[in-house]
Amino acid sequence: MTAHIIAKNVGVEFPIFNSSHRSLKKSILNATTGGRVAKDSKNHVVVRALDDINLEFHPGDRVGLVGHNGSGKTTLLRVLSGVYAPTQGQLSTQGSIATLLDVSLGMDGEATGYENIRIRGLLMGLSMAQIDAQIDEIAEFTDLGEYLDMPMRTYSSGMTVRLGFAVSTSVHADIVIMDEWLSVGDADFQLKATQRLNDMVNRASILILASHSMDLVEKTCNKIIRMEHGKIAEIYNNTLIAV
Ligand SMILES: Nc1ncnc2c1ncn2[C@@H]1O[C@H](COP(=O)(O)OP(=O)(O)OP(=O)(O)O)[C@@H](O)[C@H]1O
Repeated sequence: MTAHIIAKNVGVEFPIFNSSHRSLKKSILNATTGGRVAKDSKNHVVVRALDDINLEFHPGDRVGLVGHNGSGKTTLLRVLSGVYAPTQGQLSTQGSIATLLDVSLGMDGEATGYENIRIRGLLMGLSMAQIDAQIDEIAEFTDLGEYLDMPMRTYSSGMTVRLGFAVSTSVHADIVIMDEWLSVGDADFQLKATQRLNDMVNRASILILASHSMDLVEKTCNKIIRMEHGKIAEIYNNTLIAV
């Protein structure tokens, strides 16, 4: 089965329950960034974070999402990874998806490092048997040693991210979805983290990366999508990289 993502007329609206009509008018006049503020069929105020998105991703696609603050990049990543359901249109995805939006999501401060490897591994879609097979390698990669037997609340923020990163990048997925290129830890760790992330991305058949760095997107992606006010303003092939 080959991986794909196909979106047809996909939209996402967030209802805003405490916005007055007066502030709505003001938002429409002032909104130079962000999704469109509008009213839905029941006259409720909504932010239209994504509007009429049509796209197809297939194996080999390395997609860079660019656009101003509030243009809809994160919302699109969340829809593509299944965190949000579209409020309009249809989305079809095939293949396993690894979402690297928040590598520590779901981990528990009271649980030990080893327990958190299991918790995060399960959240990333690994089976218990897969976690057991990889746990030593993941533990070694973190360099956290004896700390892995201690509750995670005793870790520094960098140590927590090391742990989350090590588990999240141990998954083999057909589709990798990232909000900015992950860069974690101190200088030494960053070197090996970059290598591990590159390996994961190279193994994936589709990469979707949102970034504010045009330089990074041009180096990494063969297709670039520019978002504007929740819509696709432009899709083009990056001629710096062979498509
Ligand atoms: N939970 C939410 N409730 C209401 N509006 C939201 C919510 N999340 C996002 N939005 C709105 O949706 C629009 C798109 O936001 P999104 O976070 O997708 O933009 P972005 O391109 O990722 O921005 P940035 O570059 O600043 O991260 C914005 O107008 C934002 O205000």
